[in-house]
Amino acid sequence: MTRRGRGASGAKDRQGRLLVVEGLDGAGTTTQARLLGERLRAAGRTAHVTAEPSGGPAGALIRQVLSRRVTGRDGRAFDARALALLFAADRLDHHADEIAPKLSRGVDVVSDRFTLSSLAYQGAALGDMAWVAEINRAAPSPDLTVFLRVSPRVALPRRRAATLDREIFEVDAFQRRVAASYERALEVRRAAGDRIAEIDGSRPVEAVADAVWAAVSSLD
Ligand SMILES: Nc1ncnc2c1ncn2[C@@H]1O[C@H](COP(=O)(O)OP(=O)(O)O)[C@@H](O)[C@H]1O
Ligand SMILES: Cc1cn([C@H]2C[C@H](O)[C@@H](COP(=O)(O)OP(=O)(O)O)O2)c(=O)[nH]c1=O
Repeated sequence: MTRRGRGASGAKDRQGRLLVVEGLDGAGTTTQARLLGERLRAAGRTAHVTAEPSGGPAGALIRQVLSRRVTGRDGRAFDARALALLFAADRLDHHADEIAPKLSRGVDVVSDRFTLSSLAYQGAALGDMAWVAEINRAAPSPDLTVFLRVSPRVALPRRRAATLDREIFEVDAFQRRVAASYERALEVRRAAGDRIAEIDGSRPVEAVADAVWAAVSSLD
């Protein structure tokens, strides 16, 4: 029987860390989230890699909207504010149901996207980042956000090379608006006290992974 708050070794059980990877479509967030999980495990940490939209029920509905399998009535676009609320709902469910239980057991959680994505994408779609911040106010702040800075000119061809189906946000003009929106969102979250590392995502995969690892290692 271990004393509350201490593991069998007597060492203080440490809370896992929420580490978020952010960037435009094609910035390499999925790749870098996966590689960060591998490096954490190689360094002896337990790590869980996840993503938003999550694999939960709200995330499933979001993916249907993104791929146009679900639209508004008469095939019109799904309401953008309703979609913002779905992302916020998915985030709360994702955190409560998947992330928080792992953090409390000392597992590091790497999430491919989190609140910053909503500020950037829905902020660009709605032109109302303050409202998007408000509906996401209950979501926790990550221990570290890694923002992969890649220009749309570089990111979009990568995304095109990787997938055939065009999701609703994968439009060059919108991605350029999201890139500008991310810059404002970074300022908003930094002002709120978030720890954010900006990394040049245009370099080769392993060089980016090294820079991500250096940012995470600076937390220790
Ligand atoms: N640093 C990089 N340099 C070149 N290609 C990359 C790099 N990072 C990812 N890719 C490639 O770009 C495509 C999109 O990568 P992915 O990680 O899925 O991006 P995202 O999740 O940000 O859309 C994939 O084919 C991936 O192999
Ligand atoms: C998490 C999140 C993602 N998105 C967008 C970013 C992407 O264009 C899209 C899906 O995310 P993405 O990372 O591309 O998932 P997948 O690789 O499985 O397609 O949703 C938002 O608009 N708001 C959010 O809060």
